[in-house]
Amino acid sequence: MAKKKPKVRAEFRKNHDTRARQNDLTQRFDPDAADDSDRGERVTGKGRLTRRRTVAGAEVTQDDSGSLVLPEVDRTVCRMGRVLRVQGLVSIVQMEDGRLLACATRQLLKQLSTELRHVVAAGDRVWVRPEGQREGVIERVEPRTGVLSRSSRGRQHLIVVNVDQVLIVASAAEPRIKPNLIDRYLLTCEKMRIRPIVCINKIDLVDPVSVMPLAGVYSQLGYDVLCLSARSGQGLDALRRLTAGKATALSGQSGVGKSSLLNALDPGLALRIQTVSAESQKGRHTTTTAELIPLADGGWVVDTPGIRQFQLWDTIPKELDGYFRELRPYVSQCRYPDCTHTHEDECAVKNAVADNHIDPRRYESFLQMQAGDDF
Ligand SMILES: Nc1nc2c(ncn2[C@@H]2O[C@H](COP(=O)(O)OP(=O)(O)OP(=O)(O)O)[C@@H](O)[C@H]2O)c(=O)[nH]1
Ligand SMILES: [Zn+2]
Repeated sequence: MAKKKPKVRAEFRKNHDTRARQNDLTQRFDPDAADDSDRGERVTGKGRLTRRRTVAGAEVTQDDSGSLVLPEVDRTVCRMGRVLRVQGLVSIVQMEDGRLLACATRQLLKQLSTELRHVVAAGDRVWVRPEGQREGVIERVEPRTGVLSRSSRGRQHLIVVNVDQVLIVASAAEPRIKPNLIDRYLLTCEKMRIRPIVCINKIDLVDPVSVMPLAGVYSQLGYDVLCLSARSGQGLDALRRLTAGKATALSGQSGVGKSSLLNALDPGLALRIQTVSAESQKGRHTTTTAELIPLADGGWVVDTPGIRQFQLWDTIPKELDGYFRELRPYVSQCRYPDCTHTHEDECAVKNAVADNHIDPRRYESFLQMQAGDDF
């Protein structure tokens, strides 16, 4: 009997949380609450909250990621492409046949941009009406997933969209492996809802058995873990398979071998990326968004200083326990709804640690993050 009580509470909390989330979404897209003058109609379709509105005589839809979906594209003329970078009003789009087109944005989309930033962002999948061999017009932007953004002064700034995965690169030695830092990157991926892949590089410098306990904890949580060596080539085939055809962002502290891994994956890639960032620093690119670099085997890499160190972007201590996969099922069973899982009685998280259901090191890592400790 005694065990049943928390379960009921857990169920209640779950429903409550779902409702709270729904309310939150509704509020964000409540047309009456919108600060612009549009009379948008809120519609729900395919499980997404969207808003229809009429702009410049045409009906457009805005989905819950903020992307705009225009009706009807003439598919006999228009072709799909991927925005590699945005330079002011021009977007460089890689078409499906590999051509690069410098594209303007359809007037209608531009009109919307005055009220919504980032009508087109690096990584967008777009429909382009080609104009000659080297230019075109973006007619439509497909709905976005995998959005890497930061908020500053209450506004969301898109860095790159449609990122499929993030490589969290650590090194087994030189510099030594820092599990708590990996946790911070993982947490940001959880928050951004982007698939993380833990890459432990420089495996040639240690006995591979020594990293197994840590790798085991992460794989048990359902994360992909690769043991790699940019030097010996170990694990690179697996990495190549995972990156082919995907948009992959790179993260990890300095010196762990990110550039070396990129070069091992695709010779000259690190240099191409360096050239790009040097150019953007010179101000040739008028925006600060990232750039997609095409891979030889298909797919793209996104590598910007901002993303390389993106741990704990915009995260508040109160929400941390929701991003630790193994803590999540216990959180709702704590006695106090606002339990910090530190000093409280009847804390289901602490009990789970004591019973070895949660790895003590991960729990410590959670506590450090919650306390805002540097390490
Ligand atoms: N033994 C060994 N050394 C490696 C390996 N990968 C990279 N290194 C070395 O580690 C050092 C740092 O590698 P980089 O590729 O520059 O590291 P990074 O992560 O790109 O570093 P930042 O550009 O500072 O962020 C270089 O001296 C590489 O030669 C590896 O798998 N094994
Ligand atoms: Zn607790």
